[in-house]
Amino acid sequence: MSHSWGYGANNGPDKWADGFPVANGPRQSPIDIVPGAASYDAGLKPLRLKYDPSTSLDILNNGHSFQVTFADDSDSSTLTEGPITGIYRLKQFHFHWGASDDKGSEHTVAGKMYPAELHLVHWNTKYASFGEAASKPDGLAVVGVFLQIGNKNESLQKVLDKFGTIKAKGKQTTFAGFDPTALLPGSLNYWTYEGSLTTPPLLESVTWIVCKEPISVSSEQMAKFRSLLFSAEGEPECCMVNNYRPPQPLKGRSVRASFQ
Ligand SMILES: COc1ccc(C[C@H]2SC(=S)NC2=O)c(OC)c1
Ligand SMILES: [Zn+2]
Repeated sequence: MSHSWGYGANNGPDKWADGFPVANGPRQSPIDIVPGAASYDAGLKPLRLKYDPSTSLDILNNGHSFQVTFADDSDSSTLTEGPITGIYRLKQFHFHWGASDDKGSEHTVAGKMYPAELHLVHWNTKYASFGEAASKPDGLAVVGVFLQIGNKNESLQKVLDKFGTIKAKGKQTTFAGFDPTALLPGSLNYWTYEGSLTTPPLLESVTWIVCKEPISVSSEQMAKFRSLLFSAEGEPECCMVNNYRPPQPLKGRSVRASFQ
């Protein structure tokens, strides 16, 4: 693909296979989660998320989403237990959202789309770095959390308050002392399956952990997400919306549930 990938008509998800053939691979994400077809696995442990706010570093508009990056040079912020073995370190979190409140999530639940989806990205410390882990079948674990329209989310607002300084692609600013635990739902019941990154390079290295319970976001807050730009300063302004990949074929994979 000569021009870089994106979410537009000419460089969007339907075109990604041109530059990234794995787009048609056997374990692509996201997927449609059908609760009735998920199998309850009593062997699945509760998620154990231990985040240290002092590891939060900065917030960046990367031209595809915005991400909050964490210091991952120690086991200060980790995911353990759940469906995984070993220790996975938090690297970053980011979101996907739509142009309107009726779409925006990547995973769907029995065909239902949520207005946005949070991804908390962790890497397996059995590997030396995030980059190395990203190329291994058990390298990454991403916790997905749906957002649904409701009350204003005060924890999320702390993130949205920084948007004025990262409106355009490439803009970055400090973001210290943020505890991502505040973005988790009350229940950590989850579905889990083997999948991939949901953007190029679409590496098939992700153990997906999708929380059943959504967190709230107000419609006004969703409008704030849509004030970001895909475009850099000096380029024609292009609103950052619909930065989601649609569900991909299950290809025989099973989805397990941590709850009955
Ligand atoms: C190794 O290179 C990459 C490339 C892209 C992303 C972000 C993608 S993957 C996902 S899940 N959601 C997204 O938007 C990465 O995330 C860890 C890592
Ligand atoms: Zn994502």
